[in-house]
Amino acid sequence: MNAIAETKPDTRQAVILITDPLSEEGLQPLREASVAELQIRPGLPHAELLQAIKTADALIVRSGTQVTREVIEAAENLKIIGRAGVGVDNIDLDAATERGIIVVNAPDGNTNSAAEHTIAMMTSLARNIPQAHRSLLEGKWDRKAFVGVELKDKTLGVVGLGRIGAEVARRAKGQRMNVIAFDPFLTEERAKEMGITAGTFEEVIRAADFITVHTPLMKETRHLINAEAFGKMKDGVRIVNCARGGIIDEDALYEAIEGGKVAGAALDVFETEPFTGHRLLGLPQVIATPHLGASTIEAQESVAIDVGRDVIRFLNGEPVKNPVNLPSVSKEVLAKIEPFFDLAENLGLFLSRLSDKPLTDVTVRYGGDLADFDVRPLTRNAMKGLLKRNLGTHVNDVNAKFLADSFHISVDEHKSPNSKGFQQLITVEAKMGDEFHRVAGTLLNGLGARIVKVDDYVVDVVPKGHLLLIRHKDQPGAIGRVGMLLAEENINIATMQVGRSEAGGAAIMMLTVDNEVKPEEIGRLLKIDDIYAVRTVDL
Ligand SMILES: NC(=O)c1ccc[n+]([C@@H]2O[C@H](COP(=O)([O-])OP(=O)(O)OC[C@H]3O[C@@H](n4cnc5c(N)ncnc54)[C@H](O)[C@@H]3O)[C@@H](O)[C@H]2O)c1
Ligand SMILES: O=C(O)[C@H](O)COP(=O)(O)O
Repeated sequence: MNAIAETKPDTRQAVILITDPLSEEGLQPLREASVAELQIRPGLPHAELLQAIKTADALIVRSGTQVTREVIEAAENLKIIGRAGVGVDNIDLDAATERGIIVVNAPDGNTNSAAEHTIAMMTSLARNIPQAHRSLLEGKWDRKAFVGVELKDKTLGVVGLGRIGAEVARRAKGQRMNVIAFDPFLTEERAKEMGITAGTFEEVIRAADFITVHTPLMKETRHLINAEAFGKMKDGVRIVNCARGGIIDEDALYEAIEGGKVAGAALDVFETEPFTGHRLLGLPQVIATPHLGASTIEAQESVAIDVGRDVIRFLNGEPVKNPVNLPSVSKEVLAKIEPFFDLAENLGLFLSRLSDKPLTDVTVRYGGDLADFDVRPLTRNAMKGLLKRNLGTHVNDVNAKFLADSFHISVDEHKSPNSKGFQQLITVEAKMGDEFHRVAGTLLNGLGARIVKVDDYVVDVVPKGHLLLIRHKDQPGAIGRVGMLLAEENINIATMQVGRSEAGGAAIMMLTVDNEVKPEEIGRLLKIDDIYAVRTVDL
């Protein structure tokens, strides 16, 4: 079950607010799914956005809408933000995560269009096409002023070899350019496979005749191309930015062009958009487009469909495909670990009931088959269960890690092939004040989930319904006295397990009962001789 969707609070029809222009064809899946009322309001002024967001369950944007903390905090029902495109720098991800709002994007749909636009900009820059066009429209036939340079045999430096950077590199090879690239994830092998050279950032910017950037805009990449970087480049270098404004320091670029270091720049994106009236646009060496990299019929249809489908999945309680603020795992891994989502959450919830002392350290251990997979989503589910006791339903997969961090709870994950005879085993351990507790569980073939260990006691309990855990002295009579008292209170026992500690002396009873056990009934149980502790868990 998609745990985030569980928090859907009411039965009114969900509302999807769309505040940037989306392709009409791309909206079709959303219209056909009829999962929500669509409110299509592109270009909503800020004050109206703050009003409209109040009732929205989902918000879909492109790069135009600034989804700030103020917007997110004005939302009362918002559970998902969809970005019909790649860059999420217009969305305050921290604010969304803190609120448990999942952010999804459409990372593949506009790759091709952005790569084609980059090549078009680089070619136009090399051959002065926009300037020559403008001159012709002004009635001039000037062939001397627009002599360009060839791309062939020039070196293209690609900074950021992700989806778009890699497509640009492939196309540049088709122009018979030499390509050198820097990306923290670029290996020598991959570079070799692509027929390009891998270099450090400095090697790339020193070697290149043309430099194109394709990183996201983050604090690490803001002004990556600055005055110092320009200083290291070849004289006459040409710069292309079809990624994000802010990766290049615009003032430094202006100075580098004016000073003759940079021969020209092709810009599709800017530090502040809309970008009009800026001094860079007054330079004859600069050509520019108004953030058109993804503006093709094909890309717009594709990103709207992709993000729309993820919003539909989410509203239907299914896992999303392209989460930005959640660890995303492959379809294959998801298929293996998804059956354990509820078990992990229930183990966390159960464990949280074993002590009232503050939780400080959590370790989630994965044994057997599970050790082969990326289990971060399971760890988040376990954390969600652990935190729910005190934080209630506003804890979900998205904010579980943030909340753990903000309460200084350390969370560790361990994997081992050893699963104590089970095919898979999840053990959640926690330090709670001066106490240490653990609960382990598994999925039994065809029989569903089982809790198989509580602290040092071996048990076999279905994690469902009203559970009662009683710690008592290991001696005759305790079980009978508990049974009698529950009968007096008209509490029917559905299942009962007893276990004794390996050290001896202490024992536990794990009961499943038909109705919730009230605090006064717990009080009466505690008055029975030799009962040390009574804990209830409702799963
Ligand atoms: N102009 C447009 O309309 C348009 C269209 C689509 C995407 N974009 C932008 O293009 C950029 C790239 O998109 P993508 O889909 O290729 O993303 P991607 O996530 O596939 O690739 C980004 C790459 O940048 C690398 N990277 C991160 N930090 C780096 C650093 N400091 N130095 C070098 N490399 C670094 C990452 O390792 C990754 O490989 C994004 O900023 C996106 O918003 C713009
Ligand atoms: O990051 C992106 O996907 C591009 O910048 C496209 O932005 P847009 O959706 O506003 O065209």
